[in-house]
Amino acid sequence: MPLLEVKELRTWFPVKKGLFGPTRYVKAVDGVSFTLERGEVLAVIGESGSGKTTLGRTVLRLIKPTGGKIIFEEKDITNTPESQLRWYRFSTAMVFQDPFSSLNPYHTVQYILEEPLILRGVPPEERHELVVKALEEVRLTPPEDFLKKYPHMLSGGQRQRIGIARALITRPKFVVADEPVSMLDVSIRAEMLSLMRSLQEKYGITMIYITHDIATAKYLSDKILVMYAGKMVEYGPFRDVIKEPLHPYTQALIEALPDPDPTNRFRIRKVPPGEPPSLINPPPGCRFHPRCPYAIKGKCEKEEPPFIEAKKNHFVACWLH
Ligand SMILES: Nc1ncnc2c1ncn2[C@@H]1O[C@H](COP(=O)(O)OP(=O)(O)OP(=O)(O)O)[C@@H](O)[C@H]1O
Repeated sequence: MPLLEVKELRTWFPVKKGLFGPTRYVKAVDGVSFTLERGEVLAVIGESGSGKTTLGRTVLRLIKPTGGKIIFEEKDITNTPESQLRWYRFSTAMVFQDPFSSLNPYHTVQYILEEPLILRGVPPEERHELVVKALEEVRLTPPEDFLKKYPHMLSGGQRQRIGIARALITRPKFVVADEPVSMLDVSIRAEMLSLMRSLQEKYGITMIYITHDIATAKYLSDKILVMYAGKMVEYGPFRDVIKEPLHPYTQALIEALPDPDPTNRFRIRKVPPGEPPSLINPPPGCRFHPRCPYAIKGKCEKEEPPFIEAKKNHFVACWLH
């Protein structure tokens, strides 16, 4: 049995034009499905505004879904009222993008790490030991040097280590990490992702890793889900998708990776750059068709491609397949 099953999930935000205007919807997540076994990591990839954060927050039930299903440990939590979600809150955690604003500036590192334990009723004598261990695990040593510090006394990388330690200190079963390295210096990103991978493996944590940068996903992913304008366009085992991307959008994301060979940097990209479409009024048919170099006239702009299993466990929504 998978730990998490997400079926046809939809999160639409109502927006009103004027006081008496009609209500329209920003379809931030529009029919996303995946499953996660215990200990698996799913990378969710897509450009800014494709709905990744909304997907992560909806799965954590920080946002109420508009439709679809979220099943965690065989329990349907799609519409469970907040008063009955305590156990789910205690089973899950989030690592945020911005280590500068996600930690309370008025609290010491010790309190920042202790707080989730206090909320769970862990007795004081156990808390100190857990905090020290958490600091050691994220390689902030010796821990005594950090306990009394405030976030502004730490570097960006150190703060994000605190963010990771805080998320993991309660041993959650499921974690959503939303762009956890995108605000950090490029030189420390790989190290931070490797640290997350080693802790994730050590504790068998199931994880969603959200990123716009497919290159960073290799450190931390078993599966990959590519989103475009609220829709999933490709989903499958990480290696298979990277080796043989089936959707022109995934191909474009992989092509856009910085290439260490300078002669390749000037290669003409297969996909012309462009803006992701409006999520209030997305293009009909395939949402990617206005940017797609392979769009089939009379087809792609009219009919939405179904999501099909093109190869074993490797799914795509594209009329080319
Ligand atoms: N509370 C809200 N009300 C209305 N629209 C929203 C709300 N939250 C998000 N959106 C819209 O939903 C769309 C998807 O946003 P989301 O943050 O999920 O995308 P993203 O892929 O995570 O992008 P980024 O990488 O920039 O965070 C955007 O158009 C955004 O403006």
